[in-house]
Amino acid sequence: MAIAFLKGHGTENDFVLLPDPDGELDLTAGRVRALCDRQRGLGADGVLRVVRAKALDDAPAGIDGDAWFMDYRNADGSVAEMCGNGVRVFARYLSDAGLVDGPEFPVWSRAGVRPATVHPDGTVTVDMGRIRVLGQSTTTVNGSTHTGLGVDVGNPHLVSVVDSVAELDLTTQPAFDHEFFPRGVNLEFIEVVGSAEIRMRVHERGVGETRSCGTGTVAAAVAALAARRLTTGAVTVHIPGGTVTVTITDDTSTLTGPAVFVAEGTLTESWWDTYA
Ligand SMILES: N[C@@H](CCC[C@H](N)C(=O)O)C(=O)O
Repeated sequence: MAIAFLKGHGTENDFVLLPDPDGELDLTAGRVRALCDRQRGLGADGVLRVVRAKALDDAPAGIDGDAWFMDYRNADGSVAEMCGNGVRVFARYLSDAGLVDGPEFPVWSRAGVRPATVHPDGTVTVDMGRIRVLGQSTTTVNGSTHTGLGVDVGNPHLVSVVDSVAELDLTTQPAFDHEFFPRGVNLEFIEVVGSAEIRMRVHERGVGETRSCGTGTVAAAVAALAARRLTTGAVTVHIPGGTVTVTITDDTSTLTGPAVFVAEGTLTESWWDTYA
């Protein structure tokens, strides 16, 4: 069986996308790790499997069987609820491949439905849903402990404000409170550069430091606004891989940014079989 793939990224948070509408692929954790490996595989921060809801064993209750579901996996093979950069790339794929009618359509994830709009220039806006503030917790990086704001964007985040993001060494896992975040956490560090503008770096759960994290930018915007005693507003977020814009309202949040395809091809069967 020829296994098709595309390689893409959203602000350099990169993904292998596997079109699998009927759920035929046996996407084991080992295969995800191999696909994401930058030496023995294609290399990526995560895998996006494009599958119809009716082909899933664990489809969310009440979902239309024909709905498109983003089955997201981290580079370490773990499953995550949501991916903000991934959902833009996923939406752009559905649109470019003619699998949806028109530029506005729903994408499902384990965190629920995320309505997407693909713009004529190829950028994508996603309604990221209502954000839940979890309270304060701490993280320790390079021997310094920071108190941050826990934010649930469908997946868990802890956002800490620091003087300079350039100084951080995120090559190893920063410490965090496992009782507060029993399922692990994505750790964002932000530096305020303007009244509605921040710089961010991130250490992602299940990946390590990445050049961007879309759900992380939404969490970061919430924390930046909270630091100004605001609960709503628009924030421009600069990450090492580019720039996105986030708006937070009383009811929901939106994320706008690029979605780029780099390559498409097929995996060799012998390679796929090696990692069963
Ligand atoms: N890169 C993603 C987030 C991917 C999931 C995350 N590592 C987790 O485990 O929650 C994004 O763009 O949001």
